[in-house]
Amino acid sequence: MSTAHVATFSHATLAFGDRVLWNDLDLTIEAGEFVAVLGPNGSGKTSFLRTLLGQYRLSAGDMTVTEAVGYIPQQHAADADTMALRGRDLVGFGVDGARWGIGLRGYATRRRKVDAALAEVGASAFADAPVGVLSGGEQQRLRVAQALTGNPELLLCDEPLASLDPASQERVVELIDRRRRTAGTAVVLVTHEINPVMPYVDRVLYLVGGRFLAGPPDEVMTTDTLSELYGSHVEVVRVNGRLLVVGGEEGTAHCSGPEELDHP
Ligand SMILES: Nc1ncnc2c1ncn2[C@@H]1O[C@H](COP(=O)(O)OP(=O)(O)OP(=O)(O)O)[C@@H](O)[C@H]1O
Repeated sequence: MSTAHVATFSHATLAFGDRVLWNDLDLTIEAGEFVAVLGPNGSGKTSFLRTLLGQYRLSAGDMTVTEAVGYIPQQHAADADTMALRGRDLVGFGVDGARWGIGLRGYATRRRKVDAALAEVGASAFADAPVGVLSGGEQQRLRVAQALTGNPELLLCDEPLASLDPASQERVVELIDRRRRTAGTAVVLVTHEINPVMPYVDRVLYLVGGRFLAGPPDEVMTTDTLSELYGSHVEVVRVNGRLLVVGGEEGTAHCSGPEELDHP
């Protein structure tokens, strides 16, 4: 693989039984590229990340991907286990991986890596507080830091903006974007919150009902293009500067804030 490519899909298909999530996908993700994976519930966004992580095998076709992958998983209630930890301990797990017994020199290196990652996301000031007392945005910054400790060439983010207020969403996207600009880390980000990420995104991979479309946001996020992809009329509208996708298979808007849905 060329060093400029961090992942390449060639005629790739992922299916579970007769449920095809995508078929004949050709996609190359370049170093430093920001790709948003969008689509309605169950369209295969998380499965796309799991394929990149090597957790799911393609049903057909090929994929090559860098070994240096960082991952910010979807936040689950089970994360309650980590709430008593200090922020720096959470980030330290990213350095440790599955290793134990790292020795004295290892501890110094670990400390340096953890401090660098905390500084990169602006979390040094609250690194010694228990995770559970921090705001959602602060916790998410720690999780970004954890994913960055391995110095990834590809950063996979599964719904990193869920449950955050707009200001925190903006801060998290900004720091992910800064990382890809300064270190050339490619980003693949799954989100239902399209508006905070659109200003930063190079390409959208839109998945719907076994079909997909990949291209620049201005080309993909249009009424005509998405209607063709959905196979039914979908309206892409701007409300107060926010992008809304209304209609589609679910007959509802998605990828949008609830306030617009209540008052279209
Ligand atoms: N290991 C698996 N075995 C069988 N089916 C699976 C497996 N993983 C995912 N699926 C199915 O594939 C489909 C896509 O799931 P996925 O979680 O990738 O969707 P998604 O787009 O991320 O959804 P959401 O937006 O709701 O998080 C779903 O119907 C899911 O049930």
